[in-house]
Amino acid sequence: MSYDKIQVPADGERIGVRDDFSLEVPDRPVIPFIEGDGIGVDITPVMRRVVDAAVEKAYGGRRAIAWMEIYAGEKANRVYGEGVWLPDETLEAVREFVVSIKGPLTTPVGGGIRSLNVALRQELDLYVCLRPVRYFRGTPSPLREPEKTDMVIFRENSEDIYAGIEWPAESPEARRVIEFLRTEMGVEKIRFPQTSGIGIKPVSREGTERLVRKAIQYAIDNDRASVTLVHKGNIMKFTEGAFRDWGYALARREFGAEPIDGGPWCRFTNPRTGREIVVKDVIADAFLQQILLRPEDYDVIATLNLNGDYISDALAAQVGGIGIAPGANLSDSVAMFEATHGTAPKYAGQDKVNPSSLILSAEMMLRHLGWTEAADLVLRGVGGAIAAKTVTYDLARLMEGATQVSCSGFGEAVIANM
Ligand SMILES: NC(=O)C1=CN([C@@H]2O[C@H](COP(=O)(O)OP(=O)(O)OC[C@H]3O[C@@H](n4cnc5c(N)ncnc54)[C@H](OP(=O)(O)O)[C@@H]3O)[C@@H](O)[C@H]2O)C=CC1
Ligand SMILES: O=C(O)CCC(=O)C(=O)O
Ligand SMILES: [Mg+2]
Repeated sequence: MSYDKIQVPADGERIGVRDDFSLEVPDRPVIPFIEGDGIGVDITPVMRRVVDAAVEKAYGGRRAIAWMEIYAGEKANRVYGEGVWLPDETLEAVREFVVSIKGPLTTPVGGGIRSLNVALRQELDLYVCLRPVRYFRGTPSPLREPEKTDMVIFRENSEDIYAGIEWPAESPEARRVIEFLRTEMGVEKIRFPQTSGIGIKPVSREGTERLVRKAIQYAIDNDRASVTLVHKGNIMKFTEGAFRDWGYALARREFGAEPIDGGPWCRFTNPRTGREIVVKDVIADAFLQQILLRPEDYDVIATLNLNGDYISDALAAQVGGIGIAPGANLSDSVAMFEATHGTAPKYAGQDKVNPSSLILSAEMMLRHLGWTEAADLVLRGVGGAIAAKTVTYDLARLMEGATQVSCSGFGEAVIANM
């Protein structure tokens, strides 16, 4: 594929994907990156410096990343012209080069463009949003025992109310849908039909099954004790309730799970370790209090798109905040890593915010490539900097005796602690 504005590094090679979806990673893989809006300009260069330092230290020049900038959001408008937010060649590059990383992208509230982040996930069918939540020793937390929070969120990334199927109040489209619901479907409970906006929440069996399958497989591969389906199925019976029922059915059918005390909770033996994995469920509002009161009861979490969005930030707060919350968007072959947080516009360009969320997303990326030595160095660097209390403003304001450093200064501290 030839690109217009994207410069493919001449000294890099494309990552290959085998038939079983495992990766063939050359020693100099091309990794596309989107700088991101807002604080993207601060955190993305720091992430790259940290990754390059870890790879250099781990492999002494035998391996290196060939970074390739691709564009989305405000920068795409500057590079491709006004009104171009997500160029086709950006999507093509993410597909062609298989593994990429992105900074946050702005989504206006109420009107304007729809989320580019959601568009990337949908266009590339990156159906898993994987967000591990772990505690780094010394990080300030509102909990007394933050080390008990150790969960891995599998958030469905392609459907739900997050799919963006909605029409504004009083538009001809909303009127038409409301009219259809009232006359053809016998719906009488739209309280203010003249002034209601309408949103549609699709949740499918296929979408649920592929997400829950990945979550259970992760629990098997990583020797985790439970998978919890988090839903609001008491109220939204045929979307969130169906998510729970399809999830349990899959656990029984594909993993041989047997009901516990008549169900619906069930369990099976991990074929790799011989240990038991429990598949259970909890209603989303109760879950949000349980994670504060009894976080040790939860391990792998499988949930719908909107619940997963809320849960990601809530759990991040328990271990230090969204400044240190990493993530990945995954299909069977393509992986795009990104921070959990957004563009934090009030801090943009100030070299102030915490780059850890993106650095730890890059750590997940290195592990995904099989470059575990470099990934371990990144973890050691981040852990060491935090343990030494050399931290950015967000952690410094909650810590006794911290040395507050800039975004780039924290990157240097990570490198020094590798
Ligand atoms: N995947 C993506 O690209 C995402 C994009 N967004 C978009 O980002 C924009 C802004 O969203 P908003 O709701 O303000 O949420 P943000 O996540 O951007 O920021 C909210 C607050 O979180 C804290 N925070 C965020 N990032 C960091 C960091 N790296 N280091 C330290 N603290 C941090 C700051 O808290 P404090 O003020 O206390 O210092 C900040 O004010 C919106 O357009 C939204 O749609 C949002 C989420 C994800
Ligand atoms: O797309 C956005 O602007 C917000 C997305 C978000 O909050 C998330 O994915 O966690
Ligand atoms: Mg979010």
